[in-house]
Amino acid sequence: MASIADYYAGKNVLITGATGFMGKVLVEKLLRSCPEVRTLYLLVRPKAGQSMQERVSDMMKCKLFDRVREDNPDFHQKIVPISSELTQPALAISPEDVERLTSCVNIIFHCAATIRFDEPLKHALQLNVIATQQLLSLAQQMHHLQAFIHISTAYANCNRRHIDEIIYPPPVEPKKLIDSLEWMEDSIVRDITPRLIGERPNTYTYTKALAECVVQRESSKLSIGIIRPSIVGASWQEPFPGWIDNFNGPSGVFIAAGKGILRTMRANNDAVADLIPVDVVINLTLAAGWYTAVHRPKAALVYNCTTGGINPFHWGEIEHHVMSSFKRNPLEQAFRRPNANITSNYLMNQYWILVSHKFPALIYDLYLRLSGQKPQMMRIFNRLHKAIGLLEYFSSQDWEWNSENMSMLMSHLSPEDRKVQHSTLTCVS
Ligand SMILES: CCCCCCCCCCCCCCCCCC(=O)SCCNC(=O)CCNC(=O)[C@H](O)C(C)(C)COP(=O)(O)OP(=O)(O)OC[C@H]1O[C@@H](n2cnc3c(N)ncnc32)[C@H](O)[C@@H]1OP(=O)(O)O
Ligand SMILES: NC(=O)C1=CN([C@@H]2O[C@H](COP(=O)(O)OP(=O)(O)OC[C@H]3O[C@@H](n4cnc5c(N)ncnc54)[C@H](OP(=O)(O)O)[C@@H]3O)[C@@H](O)[C@H]2O)C=CC1
Repeated sequence: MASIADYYAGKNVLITGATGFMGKVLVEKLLRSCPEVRTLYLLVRPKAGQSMQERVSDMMKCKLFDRVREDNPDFHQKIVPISSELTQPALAISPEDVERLTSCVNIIFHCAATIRFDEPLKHALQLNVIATQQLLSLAQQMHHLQAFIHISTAYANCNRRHIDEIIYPPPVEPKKLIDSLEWMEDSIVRDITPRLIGERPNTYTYTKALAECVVQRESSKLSIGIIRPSIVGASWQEPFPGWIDNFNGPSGVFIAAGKGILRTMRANNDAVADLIPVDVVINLTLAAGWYTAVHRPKAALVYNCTTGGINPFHWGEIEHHVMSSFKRNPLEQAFRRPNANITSNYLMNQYWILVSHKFPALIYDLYLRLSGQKPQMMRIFNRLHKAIGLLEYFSSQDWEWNSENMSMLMSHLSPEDRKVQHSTLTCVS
């Protein structure tokens, strides 16, 4: 049985979202564990005054790539940045680059998305749905494509309590929505967004559900795998423990608690906190790419990449672990001694917000004003309250994901891959 690294040997891989949190880990893992991979084409846009080449060179200098650099100091030769703005027609890829990609790409990993919970619907639709559709059109022109792997989210169907590894009917026909929003003014779209997203909490989960449907429609023409990770956190083992580069999801909440700023948050102590380390998600993603290309399943296979069904961990336990870890390793320049509590009671939470957040912030801002400095604490708390208000939906409820396809995937691995993926299994079990 050929190993996953054998499959990727000599392959040309196209990756979107490579400059993002998960994309970087995917690039690193491919270069380190599949050293014979031929070329990684990264669709990147210029940003913040940096060209796409500068962005990719900066990314490769990051500590995350230290092990790859040690193994192969010339690893950057395998990376080819391709200029692309995914919100533009035809993804703004030049005709020469289209030609190059269509003639050689063997596998696509589509990681790019807007993951903001407060993204205006039009923009979320443009990036998460329309860009996915355009990438699928490009994929169909590729002469040697063997697999298209789409990164979705376990919360795309968070309006359901039990989520199987199937693609559910979309909340609305994507094409109809795209056509209608095209002519509508932004203010009208903003007004009707709550009605459109219905039971979903935000435009992110709504557009990710639509994207799954768009991807599924191409499954008769392409071999497709859909990965649905739950809440992706810092790396567990690879390339080293604890790597993370953002404040998304719970990470920002943990830091705010460690700085002594956040003292209270509404969450259900007994609800499962479905966290999954980024390296575990990426190991599964690469294995799913291999399986899709080699076994060419007739319908798109969905992999719920979650931990709660196998090794449930609860928000109440998280409170305990976060607090004891900050007591052992205090953060520098903390506002107060960390002491955060979780409560499921709305009124109790409001009371503690008043007493432990707003009142100390007012006093501190008064002190800053009196000492001739600019007040800032109330502004920080307002941002924090906005952020936790958007996260509470996920920390106050329980979901149940079926993850049979993950087990099926493991059973198909060669003995040597199973050893590598064994860490993945021991993490979730
Ligand atoms: C002990 C208690 C423990 C309690 C635990 C309970 C935790 C519960 C948490 C539940 C989480 C559930 C998440 C579910 C995720 C679904 C999974 C996914 O599919 S997808 C993934 C899920 N998707 C998401 O998670 C996205 C959610 N996030 C958002 O949608 C937006 O960030 C926002 C609306 C919350 C704030 O928007 P806005 O106000 O515009 O602010 P910006 O974003 O623009 O950031 C401005 C700047 O501030 C920086 N910074 C941020 N935080 C912190 C911090 N804590 N400190 C310091 N700095 C921080 C930030 O880096 C940035 O810096 P720079 O780049 O400018 O230099
Ligand atoms: N993080 C999590 O907890 C989870 C994430 N996911 C999914 O995983 C995938 C990756 O998420 P994550 O890495 O956390 O997200 P990030 O926000 O870290 O990365 C998003 C990536 O998309 C790129 N991108 C965004 N807009 C454009 C654009 N207009 N043109 C070109 N590229 C663009 C970004 O590029 P740039 O650097 O130029 O902005 C970046 O590389 C997403 O599909 C997300 O839905 C699923 C479950 C949980």
